[in-house]
Amino acid sequence: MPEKVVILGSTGSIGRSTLEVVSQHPDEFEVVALAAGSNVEEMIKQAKTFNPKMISMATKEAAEEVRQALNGQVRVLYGEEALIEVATHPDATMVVSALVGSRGLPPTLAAIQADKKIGLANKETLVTAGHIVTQAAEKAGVPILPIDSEHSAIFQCLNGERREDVRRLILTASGGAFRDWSREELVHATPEKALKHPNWSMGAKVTVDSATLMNKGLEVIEAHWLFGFSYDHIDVLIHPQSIVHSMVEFHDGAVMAQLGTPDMKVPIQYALTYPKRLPLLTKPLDLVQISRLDFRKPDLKRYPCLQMAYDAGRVGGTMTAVLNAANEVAVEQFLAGHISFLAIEQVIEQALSKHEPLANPTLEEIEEADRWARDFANRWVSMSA
Ligand SMILES: NC(=O)C1=CN([C@@H]2O[C@H](COP(=O)(O)OP(=O)(O)OC[C@H]3O[C@@H](n4cnc5c(N)ncnc54)[C@H](OP(=O)(O)O)[C@@H]3O)[C@@H](O)[C@H]2O)C=CC1
Ligand SMILES: CC(=O)[C@@H](O)[C@H](O)COP(=O)(O)O
Ligand SMILES: [Mn+2]
Repeated sequence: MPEKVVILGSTGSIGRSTLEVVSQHPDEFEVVALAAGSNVEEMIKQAKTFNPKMISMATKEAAEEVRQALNGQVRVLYGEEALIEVATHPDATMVVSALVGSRGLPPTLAAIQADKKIGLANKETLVTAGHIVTQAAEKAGVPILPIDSEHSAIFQCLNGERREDVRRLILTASGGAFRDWSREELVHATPEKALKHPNWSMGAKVTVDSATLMNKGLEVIEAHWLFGFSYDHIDVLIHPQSIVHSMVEFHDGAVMAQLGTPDMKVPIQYALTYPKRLPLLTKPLDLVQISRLDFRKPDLKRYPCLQMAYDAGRVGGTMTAVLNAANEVAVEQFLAGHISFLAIEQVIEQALSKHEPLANPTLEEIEEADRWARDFANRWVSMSA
Protein backbone atom coordinates (compact mmCIF):
# COMPACT_ATOMS: atom_id res chain seq x y z
CA MET A 1 0.00 0.00 0.00
CA PRO A 2 1.46 3.40 -0.89
CA GLU A 3 1.88 6.01 1.84
CA LYS A 4 -0.87 8.57 1.23
CA VAL A 5 0.75 11.92 1.76
CA VAL A 6 -0.44 15.46 2.43
CA ILE A 7 2.17 18.22 2.14
CA LEU A 8 1.58 21.47 4.02
CA GLY A 9 3.90 24.00 2.38
CA SER A 10 4.41 22.08 -0.86
CA THR A 11 5.74 25.10 -2.78
CA GLY A 12 8.51 25.79 -0.25
CA SER A 13 11.99 24.39 0.01
CA ILE A 14 11.00 21.35 2.13
CA GLY A 15 7.78 20.88 0.18
CA ARG A 16 9.59 20.73 -3.16
CA SER A 17 12.24 18.37 -1.79
CA THR A 18 9.44 16.13 -0.47
CA LEU A 19 7.90 16.00 -3.94
CA GLU A 20 11.33 15.10 -5.38
CA VAL A 21 11.47 12.16 -2.97
CA VAL A 22 7.93 11.17 -4.02
CA SER A 23 8.99 11.36 -7.69
CA GLN A 24 11.86 8.98 -7.06
CA HIS A 25 9.48 6.34 -5.64
CA PRO A 26 6.14 6.60 -7.47
CA ASP A 27 5.00 3.19 -6.19
CA GLU A 28 5.66 4.06 -2.55
CA PHE A 29 3.68 7.31 -2.35
CA GLU A 30 0.43 8.87 -3.40
CA VAL A 31 -0.09 12.63 -3.04
CA VAL A 32 -3.53 13.17 -1.52
CA ALA A 33 -3.50 16.93 -0.95
CA LEU A 34 -1.24 19.97 -1.12
CA ALA A 35 -1.28 23.29 0.72
CA ALA A 36 0.63 26.48 0.08
CA GLY A 37 0.42 30.25 0.40
CA SER A 38 0.56 32.43 -2.69
CA ASN A 39 2.81 30.68 -5.22
CA VAL A 40 0.07 29.93 -7.75
CA GLU A 41 2.38 29.04 -10.62
CA GLU A 42 4.28 26.39 -8.65
CA MET A 43 1.07 24.94 -7.21
CA ILE A 44 -0.45 24.55 -10.68
CA LYS A 45 2.70 22.78 -11.85
CA GLN A 46 2.66 20.46 -8.83
CA ALA A 47 -1.04 19.72 -9.21
CA LYS A 48 -0.59 18.75 -12.87
CA THR A 49 2.28 16.44 -11.97
CA PHE A 50 0.96 14.82 -8.78
CA ASN A 51 -2.84 14.95 -9.19
CA PRO A 52 -3.87 15.79 -5.61
CA LYS A 53 -7.55 15.45 -4.65
CA MET A 54 -7.54 18.71 -2.70
CA ILE A 55 -5.51 21.92 -2.65
CA SER A 56 -5.44 24.81 -0.25
CA MET A 57 -4.03 28.29 -0.86
CA ALA A 58 -3.74 31.26 1.51
CA THR A 59 -6.23 33.55 -0.26
CA LYS A 60 -9.44 33.38 -2.26
CA GLU A 61 -7.73 35.00 -5.26
CA ALA A 62 -4.86 32.48 -5.28
CA ALA A 63 -7.31 29.59 -4.90
CA GLU A 64 -9.45 30.90 -7.78
CA GLU A 65 -6.43 31.14 -10.08
CA VAL A 66 -5.38 27.58 -9.27
CA ARG A 67 -8.96 26.27 -9.68
CA GLN A 68 -9.32 27.87 -13.10
CA ALA A 69 -5.96 26.62 -14.34
CA LEU A 70 -7.03 23.09 -13.37
CA ASN A 71 -10.37 23.52 -15.17
CA GLY A 72 -12.29 23.16 -11.94
CA GLN A 73 -11.34 19.49 -11.67
CA VAL A 74 -9.66 19.68 -8.28
CA ARG A 75 -11.21 20.94 -5.05
CA VAL A 76 -9.31 24.15 -4.27
CA LEU A 77 -9.96 25.84 -0.92
CA TYR A 78 -8.41 28.78 0.86
CA GLY A 79 -7.66 30.17 4.31
CA GLU A 80 -6.90 28.70 7.70
CA GLU A 81 -9.87 26.34 7.79
CA ALA A 82 -8.84 24.94 4.44
CA LEU A 83 -5.42 24.11 5.88
CA ILE A 84 -7.18 22.03 8.54
CA GLU A 85 -9.34 20.31 5.95
CA VAL A 86 -6.30 19.40 3.88
CA ALA A 87 -4.35 18.25 6.95
CA THR A 88 -7.18 15.94 8.04
CA HIS A 89 -8.12 14.57 4.60
CA PRO A 90 -9.72 11.17 5.30
CA ASP A 91 -7.55 9.39 2.70
CA ALA A 92 -4.23 10.63 4.12
CA THR A 93 -1.97 8.44 6.24
CA MET A 94 0.89 10.92 6.63
CA VAL A 95 1.14 14.70 6.81
CA VAL A 96 4.38 16.51 6.05
CA SER A 97 4.30 19.67 8.15
CA ALA A 98 6.42 22.16 6.19
CA LEU A 99 4.69 25.50 6.47
CA VAL A 100 6.91 28.25 7.81
CA GLY A 101 6.10 29.78 11.20
CA SER A 102 3.58 29.12 13.95
CA ARG A 103 0.77 29.10 11.36
CA GLY A 104 1.84 25.44 11.07
CA LEU A 105 0.54 24.63 14.57
CA PRO A 106 -3.25 24.36 14.03
CA PRO A 107 -3.14 22.08 10.96
CA THR A 108 -0.36 19.93 12.45
CA LEU A 109 -2.32 19.48 15.68
CA ALA A 110 -5.48 18.73 13.70
CA ALA A 111 -3.61 16.11 11.66
CA ILE A 112 -2.37 14.44 14.85
CA GLN A 113 -5.90 14.42 16.29
CA ALA A 114 -7.08 12.85 13.03
CA ASP A 115 -4.54 10.02 13.56
CA LYS A 116 -2.12 10.98 10.78
CA LYS A 117 1.58 10.23 11.08
CA ILE A 118 3.54 13.48 11.06
CA GLY A 119 6.76 14.25 9.18
CA LEU A 120 7.77 17.37 11.05
CA ALA A 121 9.87 20.10 9.45
CA ASN A 122 7.92 22.99 10.99
CA LYS A 123 9.90 23.35 14.23
CA GLU A 124 7.83 26.42 15.24
CA THR A 125 4.95 24.03 16.02
CA LEU A 126 6.91 22.39 18.84
CA VAL A 127 8.54 25.63 20.00
CA THR A 128 5.14 27.27 20.32
CA ALA A 129 3.13 24.45 21.88
CA GLY A 130 5.46 21.50 22.54
CA HIS A 131 3.55 20.07 25.49
CA ILE A 132 0.18 20.20 23.71
CA VAL A 133 1.49 18.70 20.47
CA THR A 134 3.45 15.88 22.11
CA GLN A 135 0.57 15.02 24.46
CA ALA A 136 -1.83 14.94 21.51
CA ALA A 137 0.50 12.63 19.59
CA GLU A 138 0.84 10.34 22.59
CA LYS A 139 -2.93 10.25 23.07
CA ALA A 140 -3.58 9.52 19.39
CA GLY A 141 -0.70 7.03 19.26
CA VAL A 142 0.81 8.65 16.16
CA PRO A 143 4.53 9.19 15.65
CA ILE A 144 6.11 12.59 15.05
CA LEU A 145 8.96 11.73 12.69
CA PRO A 146 11.58 14.48 12.55
CA ILE A 147 12.53 15.99 9.21
CA ASP A 148 14.75 18.75 10.60
CA SER A 149 18.22 17.40 9.79
CA GLU A 150 19.64 17.56 13.34
CA HIS A 151 16.61 15.83 14.85
CA SER A 152 16.57 13.20 12.15
CA ALA A 153 20.25 12.56 13.00
CA ILE A 154 19.49 12.27 16.72
CA PHE A 155 16.47 10.07 16.02
CA GLN A 156 18.74 7.74 14.02
CA CYS A 157 21.46 7.75 16.70
CA LEU A 158 18.90 6.89 19.39
CA ASN A 159 17.49 3.98 17.41
CA GLY A 160 17.46 0.89 19.64
CA GLU A 161 19.19 2.71 22.53
CA ARG A 162 17.91 3.09 26.08
CA ARG A 163 17.06 6.66 27.08
CA GLU A 164 18.70 6.26 30.48
CA ASP A 165 22.03 5.46 28.78
CA VAL A 166 22.20 8.90 27.14
CA ARG A 167 24.45 11.56 28.68
CA ARG A 168 23.60 14.37 26.25
CA LEU A 169 22.41 15.34 22.79
CA ILE A 170 24.80 17.45 20.70
CA LEU A 171 23.20 19.55 17.98
CA THR A 172 25.54 20.83 15.29
CA ALA A 173 25.21 24.34 13.83
CA SER A 174 26.87 25.63 10.68
CA GLY A 175 27.19 29.13 12.17
CA GLY A 176 25.20 30.54 9.25
CA ALA A 177 26.05 33.30 6.82
CA PHE A 178 27.88 35.43 9.40
CA ARG A 179 29.82 32.70 11.15
CA ASP A 180 33.14 34.54 10.93
CA TRP A 181 31.84 38.10 11.39
CA SER A 182 32.57 40.07 14.55
CA ARG A 183 29.78 41.88 16.47
CA GLU A 184 31.11 45.15 15.00
CA GLU A 185 30.84 43.78 11.46
CA LEU A 186 27.31 42.51 12.14
CA VAL A 187 26.15 46.15 12.33
CA HIS A 188 26.44 46.12 8.52
CA ALA A 189 24.76 42.76 7.90
CA THR A 190 22.16 43.01 5.10
CA PRO A 191 19.25 40.70 4.20
CA GLU A 192 21.00 39.86 0.94
CA LYS A 193 24.11 38.65 2.79
CA ALA A 194 22.11 36.90 5.52
CA LEU A 195 20.34 34.85 2.84
CA LYS A 196 23.59 33.26 1.66
CA HIS A 197 23.75 30.14 3.78
CA PRO A 198 27.16 28.45 3.49
CA ASN A 199 25.83 24.87 3.11
CA TRP A 200 22.06 24.62 2.74
CA SER A 201 19.56 26.06 0.29
CA MET A 202 16.44 26.85 2.35
CA GLY A 203 13.55 29.28 2.73
CA ALA A 204 14.31 32.87 3.73
CA LYS A 205 13.08 32.71 7.35
CA VAL A 206 15.09 29.67 8.42
CA THR A 207 18.16 31.02 6.59
CA VAL A 208 18.05 34.25 8.62
CA ASP A 209 17.42 32.19 11.78
CA SER A 210 20.55 30.26 10.93
CA ALA A 211 22.56 33.50 10.77
CA THR A 212 21.34 34.69 14.22
CA LEU A 213 21.63 31.13 15.58
CA MET A 214 17.98 31.42 16.60
CA ASN A 215 17.51 28.39 14.34
CA LYS A 216 19.70 26.41 16.71
CA GLY A 217 17.84 27.87 19.69
CA LEU A 218 14.51 26.77 18.20
CA GLU A 219 16.08 23.37 17.50
CA VAL A 220 17.22 22.99 21.12
CA ILE A 221 13.59 23.49 22.18
CA GLU A 222 12.41 21.17 19.39
CA ALA A 223 14.86 18.48 20.62
CA HIS A 224 13.61 18.91 24.20
CA TRP A 225 10.05 18.11 23.10
CA LEU A 226 10.86 15.42 20.56
CA PHE A 227 13.27 13.41 22.72
CA GLY A 228 12.31 14.41 26.27
CA PHE A 229 15.73 15.50 27.55
CA SER A 230 16.18 18.51 29.84
CA TYR A 231 17.97 21.62 28.56
CA ASP A 232 21.04 20.73 30.67
CA HIS A 233 21.44 17.67 28.47
CA ILE A 234 21.18 19.38 25.09
CA ASP A 235 24.35 21.07 23.80
CA VAL A 236 25.27 22.90 20.61
CA LEU A 237 28.55 22.80 18.68
CA ILE A 238 29.49 24.95 15.72
CA HIS A 239 30.45 22.65 12.85
CA PRO A 240 31.11 24.73 9.71
CA GLN A 241 30.97 21.84 7.22
CA SER A 242 27.41 20.62 8.09
CA ILE A 243 28.47 17.02 7.48
CA VAL A 244 27.87 15.68 11.00
CA HIS A 245 24.16 16.42 11.35
CA SER A 246 24.12 15.86 15.13
CA MET A 247 25.34 13.44 17.79
CA VAL A 248 24.34 11.53 20.91
CA GLU A 249 26.81 10.95 23.73
CA PHE A 250 26.24 7.96 26.02
CA HIS A 251 27.31 7.42 29.64
CA ASP A 252 30.09 5.05 28.60
CA GLY A 253 31.69 7.84 26.56
CA ALA A 254 30.57 6.46 23.18
CA VAL A 255 29.37 9.13 20.76
CA MET A 256 27.05 8.23 17.88
CA ALA A 257 26.85 10.63 14.95
CA GLN A 258 24.93 10.69 11.68
CA LEU A 259 26.84 12.03 8.69
CA GLY A 260 25.90 12.87 5.12
CA THR A 261 26.08 15.50 2.43
CA PRO A 262 23.77 18.41 3.26
CA ASP A 263 20.65 17.36 1.33
CA MET A 264 17.22 17.55 2.97
CA LYS A 265 15.91 14.75 0.75
CA VAL A 266 17.74 12.31 3.04
CA PRO A 267 15.93 13.16 6.32
CA ILE A 268 12.67 13.75 4.43
CA GLN A 269 12.77 10.29 2.88
CA TYR A 270 13.76 8.69 6.18
CA ALA A 271 10.72 10.25 7.86
CA LEU A 272 8.45 9.18 5.01
CA THR A 273 9.63 5.57 4.86
CA TYR A 274 10.71 4.92 8.46
CA PRO A 275 11.80 2.32 9.47
CA LYS A 276 12.65 1.36 5.86
CA ARG A 277 15.58 2.92 4.02
CA LEU A 278 15.04 3.20 0.28
CA PRO A 279 17.70 4.11 -2.30
CA LEU A 280 17.92 7.84 -3.00
CA LEU A 281 19.59 9.82 -5.77
CA THR A 282 21.82 12.17 -3.83
CA LYS A 283 25.50 13.11 -3.87
CA PRO A 284 27.42 10.44 -1.94
CA LEU A 285 29.48 11.57 1.04
CA ASP A 286 33.16 11.79 0.09
CA LEU A 287 35.08 12.17 3.35
CA VAL A 288 38.42 12.12 1.56
CA GLN A 289 37.41 15.15 -0.47
CA ILE A 290 36.00 16.90 2.62
CA SER A 291 39.21 15.89 4.45
CA ARG A 292 38.47 17.69 7.73
CA LEU A 293 35.60 18.21 10.14
CA ASP A 294 35.84 21.10 12.61
CA PHE A 295 33.94 21.73 15.84
CA ARG A 296 33.91 24.59 18.32
CA LYS A 297 31.77 25.91 21.13
CA PRO A 298 29.34 28.70 20.23
CA ASP A 299 30.05 32.02 21.95
CA LEU A 300 26.70 32.80 23.59
CA LYS A 301 27.61 36.48 23.97
CA ARG A 302 28.10 36.75 20.23
CA TYR A 303 24.92 34.76 19.61
CA PRO A 304 22.42 36.06 22.23
CA CYS A 305 19.50 34.44 20.36
CA LEU A 306 20.78 31.00 21.28
CA GLN A 307 21.06 32.00 24.94
CA MET A 308 17.55 33.53 24.86
CA ALA A 309 16.15 30.27 23.47
CA TYR A 310 17.76 28.22 26.26
CA ASP A 311 16.42 30.70 28.84
CA ALA A 312 12.90 30.72 27.35
CA GLY A 313 12.94 26.93 27.12
CA ARG A 314 13.86 26.64 30.80
CA VAL A 315 11.06 29.03 31.81
CA GLY A 316 8.65 27.09 29.58
CA GLY A 317 4.90 27.75 29.46
CA THR A 318 4.02 30.61 27.10
CA MET A 319 7.62 31.92 27.05
CA THR A 320 8.71 29.90 24.02
CA ALA A 321 5.60 30.96 22.06
CA VAL A 322 6.64 34.57 22.70
CA LEU A 323 10.25 33.84 21.71
CA ASN A 324 9.04 32.32 18.46
CA ALA A 325 6.44 34.94 17.56
CA ALA A 326 8.74 37.89 18.32
CA ASN A 327 11.42 36.23 16.22
CA GLU A 328 9.03 35.68 13.30
CA VAL A 329 8.08 39.37 13.29
CA ALA A 330 11.68 40.52 13.70
CA VAL A 331 12.94 38.36 10.83
CA GLU A 332 10.09 39.56 8.58
CA GLN A 333 10.91 43.19 9.42
CA PHE A 334 14.62 42.61 8.83
CA LEU A 335 13.93 41.01 5.44
CA ALA A 336 11.67 43.95 4.56
CA GLY A 337 14.55 46.32 5.33
CA HIS A 338 12.78 47.95 8.29
CA ILE A 339 15.22 46.95 11.03
CA SER A 340 18.89 46.05 11.22
CA PHE A 341 20.23 42.54 11.72
CA LEU A 342 21.23 43.28 15.32
CA ALA A 343 17.76 44.69 16.06
CA ILE A 344 16.34 41.17 15.63
CA GLU A 345 17.81 40.10 18.96
CA GLN A 346 16.70 43.38 20.59
CA VAL A 347 13.07 42.91 19.57
CA ILE A 348 13.02 39.38 20.97
CA GLU A 349 14.85 40.35 24.15
CA GLN A 350 12.35 43.16 24.80
CA ALA A 351 9.33 40.93 24.18
CA LEU A 352 10.67 38.23 26.51
CA SER A 353 11.46 40.73 29.25
CA LYS A 354 7.93 42.24 29.13
CA HIS A 355 6.04 38.95 28.97
CA GLU A 356 4.53 37.44 32.09
CA PRO A 357 4.64 33.73 31.31
CA LEU A 358 1.83 31.31 32.11
CA ALA A 359 2.79 27.79 33.16
CA ASN A 360 1.14 24.82 31.48
CA PRO A 361 -0.94 27.01 29.13
CA THR A 362 -3.97 25.94 27.14
CA LEU A 363 -3.92 26.26 23.36
CA GLU A 364 -5.99 29.45 23.65
CA GLU A 365 -3.48 30.93 26.11
CA ILE A 366 -0.65 30.07 23.76
CA GLU A 367 -2.45 31.67 20.83
CA GLU A 368 -3.02 34.76 22.97
CA ALA A 369 0.70 34.90 23.90
CA ASP A 370 1.62 34.52 20.22
CA ARG A 371 -0.70 37.42 19.28
CA TRP A 372 0.60 39.56 22.15
CA ALA A 373 4.23 39.00 21.09
CA ARG A 374 3.50 39.84 17.44
CA ASP A 375 1.73 42.99 18.48
CA PHE A 376 4.52 43.96 20.86
CA ALA A 377 7.24 43.31 18.27
CA ASN A 378 5.42 45.25 15.54
CA ARG A 379 4.92 48.21 17.90
CA TRP A 380 8.59 48.05 18.92
CA VAL A 381 9.60 48.19 15.26
CA SER A 382 7.34 51.12 14.41
CA MET A 383 8.56 53.05 17.46
CA SER A 384 12.21 52.42 16.59
CA ALA A 385 11.74 53.53 12.96
N1 LIG B 1 14.37 24.45 4.12
C1 LIG B 1 15.03 23.59 4.87
O1 LIG B 1 15.98 22.98 4.42
C2 LIG B 1 14.58 23.33 6.27
C3 LIG B 1 13.43 23.87 6.79
N2 LIG B 1 13.01 23.53 8.04
C4 LIG B 1 11.77 24.08 8.55
O2 LIG B 1 10.72 23.73 7.65
C5 LIG B 1 9.74 24.75 7.58
C6 LIG B 1 9.59 25.20 6.14
O3 LIG B 1 10.81 25.76 5.73
P1 LIG B 1 11.11 26.11 4.21
O4 LIG B 1 10.61 25.03 3.34
O5 LIG B 1 12.54 26.46 4.17
O6 LIG B 1 10.24 27.44 4.02
P2 LIG B 1 9.79 28.14 2.66
O7 LIG B 1 9.69 29.57 2.96
O8 LIG B 1 10.66 27.70 1.54
O9 LIG B 1 8.34 27.52 2.41
C7 LIG B 1 7.26 27.86 3.25
C8 LIG B 1 5.99 27.24 2.75
O10 LIG B 1 4.92 27.77 3.55
C9 LIG B 1 3.91 28.31 2.69
N3 LIG B 1 3.21 29.43 3.30
C10 LIG B 1 3.71 30.63 3.67
N4 LIG B 1 2.73 31.41 4.16
C11 LIG B 1 1.59 30.69 4.10
C12 LIG B 1 0.23 30.94 4.47
N5 LIG B 1 -0.15 32.10 4.99
N6 LIG B 1 -0.67 29.96 4.26
C13 LIG B 1 -0.30 28.78 3.73
N7 LIG B 1 0.96 28.48 3.37
C14 LIG B 1 1.89 29.42 3.56
C15 LIG B 1 4.67 28.77 1.46
O11 LIG B 1 3.78 28.93 0.37
P3 LIG B 1 4.03 29.97 -0.85
O12 LIG B 1 5.47 29.88 -1.18
O13 LIG B 1 3.14 29.40 -1.91
O14 LIG B 1 3.61 31.31 -0.41
C16 LIG B 1 5.65 27.62 1.30
O15 LIG B 1 5.02 26.53 0.68
C17 LIG B 1 10.23 25.86 8.54
O16 LIG B 1 9.65 25.66 9.78
C18 LIG B 1 11.74 25.60 8.62
O17 LIG B 1 12.30 26.05 9.83
C19 LIG B 1 13.71 22.65 8.82
C20 LIG B 1 14.87 22.11 8.37
C21 LIG B 1 15.41 22.42 7.08
C1 LIG C 1 18.93 21.80 7.12
C2 LIG C 1 18.45 22.10 8.46
O1 LIG C 1 18.09 21.25 9.22
C3 LIG C 1 18.46 23.50 8.89
O2 LIG C 1 17.65 23.72 10.02
C4 LIG C 1 19.89 23.73 9.18
O3 LIG C 1 20.13 23.17 10.42
C5 LIG C 1 20.30 25.14 9.12
O4 LIG C 1 21.62 25.19 9.35
P1 LIG C 1 22.28 25.81 10.65
O5 LIG C 1 21.21 26.30 11.57
O6 LIG C 1 23.10 24.72 11.24
O7 LIG C 1 23.07 26.91 10.06
MN1 LIG D 1 17.95 22.04 11.20
